Amino acid sequence: MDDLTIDIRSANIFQDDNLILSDVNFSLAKGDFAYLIGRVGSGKTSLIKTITAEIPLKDGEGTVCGFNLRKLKRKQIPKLRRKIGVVFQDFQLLNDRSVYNNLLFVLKATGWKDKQAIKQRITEVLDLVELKFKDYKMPHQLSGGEQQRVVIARALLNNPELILADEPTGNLDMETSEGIMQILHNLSNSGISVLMATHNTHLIKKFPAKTFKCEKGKVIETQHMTEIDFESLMEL
Ligand SMILES: Nc1ncnc2c1ncn2[C@@H]1O[C@H](COP(=O)(O)OP(=O)(O)OP(=O)(O)O)[C@@H](O)[C@H]1O
Repeated sequence: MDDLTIDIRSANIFQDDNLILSDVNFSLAKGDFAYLIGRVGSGKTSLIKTITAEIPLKDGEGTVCGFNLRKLKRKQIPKLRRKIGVVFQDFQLLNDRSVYNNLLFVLKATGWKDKQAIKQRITEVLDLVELKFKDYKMPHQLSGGEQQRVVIARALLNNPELILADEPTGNLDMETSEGIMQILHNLSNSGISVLMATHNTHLIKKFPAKTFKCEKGKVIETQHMTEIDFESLMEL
């Protein structure tokens, strides 16, 4: 279906030859926000790497942003990845250049040439994360939350259909984390699908959404928050 950003059916997911997740059925519609939870080592990263085609899909069917994972050619992988914005726990900004130049670097690397268009896009994405007036700052002059917002802005540069966020609030205090969550939810309301791997039960409770849990080699969709075993998550 066209309105599914991710559609994985009957997939077996391997790391090398080890079966990590079996019979995975997982879909995310345009504009959906979903959590991916599960204990350490339960397979969250393996699922995310399957979505980005870092792990090839060998068994089952999978479509991500219109690309068939089973038929993906090597040269199509960068095209798929351009439709996916990634936001990870450690901010991964280039520390030797300003916010503006961090974003400029990505645009140039992805083929943007028109100076006016570049300037406009950088202003737009910084506006979305409410950092328009800090474009001249160096990363170390920003708070952790502001740095993460720059990372989100960077992920948005090429108009992704999907944001993959792996513990995006991992290094942040609760109030700052809630600000990041608000931004991610706003993005999903604007039509971008967001999949967020997290161990943060407070945020899941505060911002309830569709939740997938990796457990015992399976991915289970949890419809109601009460179904999630918060206790076992807290043991991590
Ligand atoms: N390159 C690899 N080769 C073989 N096994 C691997 C490889 N990478 C990960 N694994 C194994 O796959 C399983 C799932 O790992 P994965 O990283 O997907 O878990 P996770 O849920 O993302 O964990 P975390 O919460 O720590 O990020 C683990 O048992 C891990 O040891």
